[in-house]
Parts: sequence; C-alpha cells; structure tokens
Amino acid sequence: MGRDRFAKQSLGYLYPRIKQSRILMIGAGGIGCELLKNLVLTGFGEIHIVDLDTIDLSNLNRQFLFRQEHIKKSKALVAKESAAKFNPHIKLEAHHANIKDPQFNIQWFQSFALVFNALDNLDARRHVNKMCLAADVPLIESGTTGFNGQVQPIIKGKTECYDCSTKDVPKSFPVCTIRSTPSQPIHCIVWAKSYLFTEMFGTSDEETPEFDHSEDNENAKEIENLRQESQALNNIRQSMGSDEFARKVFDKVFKDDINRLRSMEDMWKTRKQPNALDFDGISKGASGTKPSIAQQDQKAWTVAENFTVFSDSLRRLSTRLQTSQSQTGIDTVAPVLVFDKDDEDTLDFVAASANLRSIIFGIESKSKFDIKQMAGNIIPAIATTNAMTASLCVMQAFKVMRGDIDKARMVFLERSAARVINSDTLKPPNPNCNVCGVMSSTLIVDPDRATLNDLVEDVLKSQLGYGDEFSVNNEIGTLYDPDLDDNLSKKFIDLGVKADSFLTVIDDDEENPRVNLSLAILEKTLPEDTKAVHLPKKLDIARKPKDAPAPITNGGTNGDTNGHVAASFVGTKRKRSLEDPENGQQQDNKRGKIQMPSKAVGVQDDDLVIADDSNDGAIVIDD
Ligand SMILES: Nc1ncnc2c1ncn2[C@@H]1O[C@H](COP(=O)(O)OP(=O)(O)OP(=O)(O)O)[C@@H](O)[C@H]1O
Ligand SMILES: [Zn+2]
Repeated sequence: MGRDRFAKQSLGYLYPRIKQSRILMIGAGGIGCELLKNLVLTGFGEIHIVDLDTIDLSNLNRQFLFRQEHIKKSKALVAKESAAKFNPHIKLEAHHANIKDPQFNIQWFQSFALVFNALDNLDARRHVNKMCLAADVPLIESGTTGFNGQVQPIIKGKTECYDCSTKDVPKSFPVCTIRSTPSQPIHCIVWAKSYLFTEMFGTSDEETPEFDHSEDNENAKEIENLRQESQALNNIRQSMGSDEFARKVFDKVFKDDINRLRSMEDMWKTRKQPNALDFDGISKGASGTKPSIAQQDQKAWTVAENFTVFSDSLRRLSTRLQTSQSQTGIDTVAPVLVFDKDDEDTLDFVAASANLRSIIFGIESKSKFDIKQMAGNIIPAIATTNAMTASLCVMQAFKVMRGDIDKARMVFLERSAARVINSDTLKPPNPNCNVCGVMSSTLIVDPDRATLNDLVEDVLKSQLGYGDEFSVNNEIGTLYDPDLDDNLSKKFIDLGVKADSFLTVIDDDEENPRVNLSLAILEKTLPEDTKAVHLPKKLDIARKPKDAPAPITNGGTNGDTNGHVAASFVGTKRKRSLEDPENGQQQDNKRGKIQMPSKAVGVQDDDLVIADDSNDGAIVIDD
C-alpha cells in the first residue's frame, strides 16, 4: 500500500499541489517538532526549517524529534534528520540561523507557497509577518501558552495581519517596590535576577525591562538611590575572587542597605520593617550545611541553606567570570555573565539571594524549582497543546491552499470555555494598521548615489504628489519630516538604509492623508544619466478611510506575548519575554527622531540622538 494513499483519499485534488509545494517552517521547538511531523506526513514536497537555537535537555520532554544524544546540536538540523525518516520522498532543508538574517530576504520568502510560524517571541513573529506581507505569501501563525493555543491564518489584503491588533505587554514593577518595599516573592526574585545578579556579573547600566520607569517622576529619588547603590556594588565587584568578597557583598545588600532602609521611618508606618541579616551569625549556623543542598530544588531552604547556596554560587560564578576575563584580550569587550534559568550557577545565585531578601522582608521563601519558573517567566509548555495546535495549523493551511479563505478560521484552544476548540471568522485588515494597512512597493536605489533628498523631492513630492506634511521613517525612527531636514543631503547607505530594509512614509496631511507607504529597498547600480531612486511602477496610493477605527499605535507592545496572536490570552505569558534583547524595536516607526552621527557623513559633530522614546507600556503591579 503506497504511503500516500490516505493523504490522496482525504485531500483529493489538493494532494498533487501539496506534493509540489515548497513551504517554510520557522521555529523547530515545541510546536515546530509536532508541525514538521505533520507536514512531512502530509506530503509537502519541499520543507525548509529555520531555527537559531541548539537543543537543550529541558526540550526533550516534548520536542520529540530530539534525543539525549542531540543536546547542544542544531534544532533545525536534527529536526530535519529525524523527520526525514518519516517520509523519504520529501526534500528537507535546514537553516541553523536567525530568520532576521539578511539572507532570508523578500525574494527568498517569495519562493515559498506557504509559511508557518512556530516561534516563541514577538519580535521574530512581527518580522515574519512583515516579510510575508511584503512577499505576498500566506502565513499560518501559531502559539501556545500552557493549555491555551491559537492559530491565525494571515493573507495579505484579505485578513488581519499579526500587527493589526495590539499585543500584551510584559510585566514590569515600579523601581521602589523592587528596591525598597517588596511584598511578594516575585519582587525579591526580580531584584536578585535583574539587579543583584546584573550588578555583580553583568553590565550594570543595562536598561532592565522588568523595572517600570513609567512613573519616573515619582520614582526619581528611588532611581537615584539605586544608582548610588549600584556604584557601591560596583566597587565591591573589584574585589571579586578575594576571601572577603562574599562577606562584602552579603554585608552590603543584606545588612547595610537594609539598615539604611530601616532608618527611613516614614516608609514603615504602614508596613512591616525589614530585618538585616548578620553574616557571622548565619555563617556559624551554616557551617554543617553542604553546598549540595542546591540540588534539593523542591523544598524551601532554611536561612543557613540559602546562605550556603549563596556563598557557593557566588564563588562558582566569580571563578567563571574571572576565567573568561583572563582569556579575553585587552581590546575586546569585557565578558559578562547572563542569567539563564537552565544555567545552574546563575539559578542557584538568584534563588538563594531572592530567598535571603524574602527572609529579611518577612516574605514567604520559595523552592529553587518555583523560582526557576518565576525568574524564567515560565508557564509550563504542554506537549498535548503543542500537538493539537500544530494539527490545527495544517487544517487551516489546507483551507488557505484551496483558496477557501472565507472558510479559514482563527482557532483557539482553551481550558475554560465549554468547548476545548473554538474558532472565529477571520477579520479583514485593520485599515489603520501600521504594517498591513499600507501601500507596499519596492524602491529601486542606486547605493552609490541615492540620497534621502532624491526620495523626498523626486519620488514623493514630484512623482507621487505628497504635500509638505509627511515623514520618512525606518525601523529606528524618523529620518525626515518638515522639522527634520538635516538628513536630506545624506546618502541612504550613510543613513543605514540598506538592501532589504524598509522605509515607511507617513502622510500627515490634515484633510485627506494617504495610507502609509511601505518601501522595501532594492539596491541596483543604475546608469549615471537616470535618477538614483525610482519606483518600479506607477503607484496609486489610497487615502485613509475617514470612519476607520482609532489608529493602532502599538505602544506598549514592547514585549513578547509568546503564543499570543490576539488579545484572548491577555495577562498570560511565557518565557523568553524579558530576555529578548530586541523586543519591540520595530514597533513604532515614529517613536524617535534620528540624526546620524556626523562621522558617517563628515558634516558636523552630532551624536546619535533618539528622542521621545515614550511608547513603552507597562503593567504596574500594586504593592
Ligand atoms: N528569530 C528566530 N529565528 C529562528 N528561530 C527562532 C527565532 N526566535 C525563536 N526561534 C525558535 O523558535 C522556537 C520556539 O520553540 P519553543 O517555544 O518550544 O521554545 P524552546 O526554546 O524550544 O523551548 P523553551 O523556550 O520552552 O525551553 C525555538 O526553537 C527558538 O529557537
Ligand atoms: Zn495589519
């Protein structure tokens, strides 16, 4: 019996098309492993897999294409090898890379019939959404969080895109709660992970996404105090490796800082006063406790046990940092350590430090296991949810491939609803969406000659008839508007506008503005006697609908919502959210104005100025 007999029977005329289709799957993690198995067994002819990560022990419980012997190997490559065994007739291609790498440009996306997202972060999702819109390739977006799952087919011009609705924000906490008045274990965990660990082993001037700066006026004093304390900790960091190091750190954060806080009497009128810890007393009591207590991760440790794990992990981390520092040349950037919930040394340090702080403030201590979940922002990933979601992705893909867009659905997996699987019709594109509610075109640019002025004068004003009120923006901010004409004479390359990047033209005409114009840069050497910037074909740009819903600002979507393709999971989130360094970089084209460093163009000596970066949202947890 042929292996494709049942597929042929159930898919009918679609089957030959599936067999000839070249498709792309991004992410080979929880959903990706299940999805790849489905795609291979369905018989898609050529499948490309992109994943930037390597296999971790913690993936093995649910990412069934991976085994113990694959740990530390490329997810994309191992997934390809494992899945190839299910169906030898399929051509599989693995890319161990970030989907944002320039090699994955619009032309490359255009070579696929369908794209599947099996990602875990907002930034990559938004990027793929944009690329699929630019390439006009249907995208099946998916995500899971615990028992919840969601699948969203996205088709340019016909359905909402990933960015048509606003997304959840990551949790952050007022600085004063973290620094002075913690009242929950999470406050102490954030302090240990984002403040103490970073000050000791990381780069201390990092912007901490878990700190809410939205009330910075009120918090200004707290922030100044925190800065002074950081400076003092930095001085202590210089004695890393000495016998006195553990005592110095301990006395600073668990005694001196606490005593200073205690002396601020007003603060404790309505709250329980914290109690400083005594190094010598605890150290004596901990003399019989072995560092192996750190392996007991299911129980809440005693003060002595926390002290032992704190001292031992401080020593382990110090040795690691000093070893890598000694192996680094003088000219290179000093190495730092980064918190990773799967890195035992960093987790031990954060768990013990957080618990010692909890003890000081009379807050319940947590087990290392619990702290791992909280510090890693984890809602446990559930294999069954991933498997069900992956199967729903394929079901929706069939509808898209048949051209039955009106039958395609946004599908939800939920625990709370009467039915586990629920669906909703796909909404039309939001006309005010900054990503898809736009006119798209390529812009052909001669990189040796093209200036911003060529775009503004020749193309936008002369050819397309824009008035005076409009701006030209890229991912970082505004390059041109009526009040910012300094960049006009600069070349695209000096402004960082490269091949395959995007420019957005926003019409600010008060009467009848055009929809946003998204220009994908295509570099080409053009004959000297032709214009250095031009459009490949004439554009007829629609005007913004007058009665459209309020514009989506995307303010506050600076964090990962993980599986959340729509607002239905608001309030929940999984890991990677706070660690993702690029969260939300592309969220708002108009967030800041940019003047390029003059060195690049040899005019004046301006520095890079990014102003008005005020759109980052935050959920504030009350004390
Ligand atoms: N920009 C990107 N380019 C390519 N792959 C990406 C990108 N961002 C995330 N991924 C991949 O998407 C996958 C998402 O899978 P999943 O949500 O199961 O995460 P995981 O890292 O495998 O597991 P967990 O985070 O639960 O330990 C990961 O394998 C991750 O490496
Ligand atoms: Zn959209």
